[in-house]
Order: sequence, then C-alpha cells, then structure tokens
Amino acid sequence: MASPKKKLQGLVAATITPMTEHGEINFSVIGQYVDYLVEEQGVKNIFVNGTTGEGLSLSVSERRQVAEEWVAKGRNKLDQVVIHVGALSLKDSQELARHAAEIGADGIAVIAPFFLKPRNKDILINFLKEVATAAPALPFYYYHIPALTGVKIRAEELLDGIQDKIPTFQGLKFSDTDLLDFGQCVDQNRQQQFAFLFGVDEQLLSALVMGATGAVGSTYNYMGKKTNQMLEAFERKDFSSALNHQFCIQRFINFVLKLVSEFLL
Ligand SMILES: CC(=O)N[C@H](C=O)[C@@H](O)[C@H](O)[C@H](O)CO
Ligand SMILES: CC(=O)C(=O)O
Repeated sequence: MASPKKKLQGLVAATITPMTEHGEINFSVIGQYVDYLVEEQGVKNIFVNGTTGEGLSLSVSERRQVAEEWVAKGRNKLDQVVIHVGALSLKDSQELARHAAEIGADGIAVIAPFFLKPRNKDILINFLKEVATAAPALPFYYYHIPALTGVKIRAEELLDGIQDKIPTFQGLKFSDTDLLDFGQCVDQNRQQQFAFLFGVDEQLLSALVMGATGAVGSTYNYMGKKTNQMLEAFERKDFSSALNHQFCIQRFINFVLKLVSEFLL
C-alpha cells in the first residue's frame, strides 16, 4: 500500500459489503472484488464501511472484520484504503479509528453524529477531533452528507481553521449538491494540500470545474472505467467529450433512481 502521506486523488470506490443470503458478511469474495476494481475498472482507492457499504448498519465487530479484510486483500494492489469510522457512540468511533491505524489503513473518514446532532460547528469539530486523536498518524477526512445526517453545518464553515483543531485533517468528502459551498471550500483553502472529494457521481463534472481533486462514490464500483474516461477528457480540456461521458453516466443513474423510487413508493 502507498504511503499514507500521499494525497488521495482520482476515483475512490465506496465498496459494497458483500453478504451471504443469511445476512452474514461474505468475506470470500473480497479478494476477487479488489482484482475486479483494479483490473476492470482502473480504480485503485476504496472507501470502506460508508453509506454504500452500510457501515452504520453493521456491528462494531463486523466493521472491524470488514476493514481488516479489505486492507489485507488490497495490500500491494490498491493505492489507498480509507475506512469510514463514524458512529453515534464516540467510543465506538474511537475504537474503529484505532483499529484502522493498527491494521494499516491509509486514512479514516467520519460523518457527523446524526441522532442527537451537533448544534453548531464547534460541537461538531470537537467530536471529530476526539475521533481523529485516536488515530494520530492517519489522514482524517470529514464526510459531509447533510441529506442523510440532517447536519446542515456548511462544509465551508467547518473547514475554516480546521487544521488548528485537527492536525491530521487531510480533506473532505462532499456528498451534497450545493456547489457554492463546495466551491468555497476549495477557494478558501488553496494554500492547503487538502483532498476535495466529490460524492454525487451524477454531477461530478460540475464539481471538477469547481476544483474537485477526486471523487468517492458507489458507481465507481462498476462505472469506474467510464468515469475515468471523463476525468481524462476533462484533464486534456476536451470538455465536449467530458460532457458526453457525464450525460451517459447520468442516463444510467437517472434510470436507476427511477427504479429505486418505484420500489420505495
Ligand atoms: C447517498 C449515497 O449513497 N451517495 C453515494 C456516495 O456519496 C453516491 O455515490 C450515489 O450513490 C450516487 O451519486 C448515485 O446517486
Ligand atoms: C459514496 C460514499 O462515499 C459512500 O457510500 O459512503
């Protein structure tokens, strides 16, 4: 695995947690899953136990085992393995952060506590800091996903002076459509080497324009190759090809979202 000091960039697949039909974690397919991402999708970074991986629906023990398996199977194949360690219990979160460090993960990410919610920036920062301190050698990412946590504190506000409180802060995973907030995060932190990772796959091209340095998402599990083509087109300033790739990705995600909404209604 790459040195944890290396900046996290490009695509990061938010891994699905494989389950057996009996609701147990199916560890046996994780090795193949890594090979598939690297060889078929050209994706060499993963984000484990997040929204897609249903980390918040797993027990702490399951989360530890899942993290261990991804790190073990990703060794010498993946560039970076980031473990989401957010939890309602600070102690659980700290335990998972310590564990991520012990097993040799490359970073940790944390969402805002979402039941009894932090009322303001300082309360949220203090929580994040307590978790980050449990893994003082690991890069720390804040996972901003207000639609699911209900915590609407703007990322721009949170980032203001964050390294004074959390020295290991390395970046933001931004899963929201507010490009004013995202753009201001980038604009106001130009001096820092933060990773600005966008998390709304259907709108990634707009976020690239705003300065995103990478992306974390569920669709990079199976549309990593396609999205990489969009990133390459953007990189060579071929915006019309980049837009065609984004539209193609949008048509697929739109189709899926409509399917899902039929199930939910
Ligand atoms: C809420 C959620 O799961 N968001 C994912 C990550 O942030 C995205 O990758 C979406 O799955 C994707 O953008 C499709 O809407
Ligand atoms: C998309 C993402 O980052 C997650 O599933 O947590």
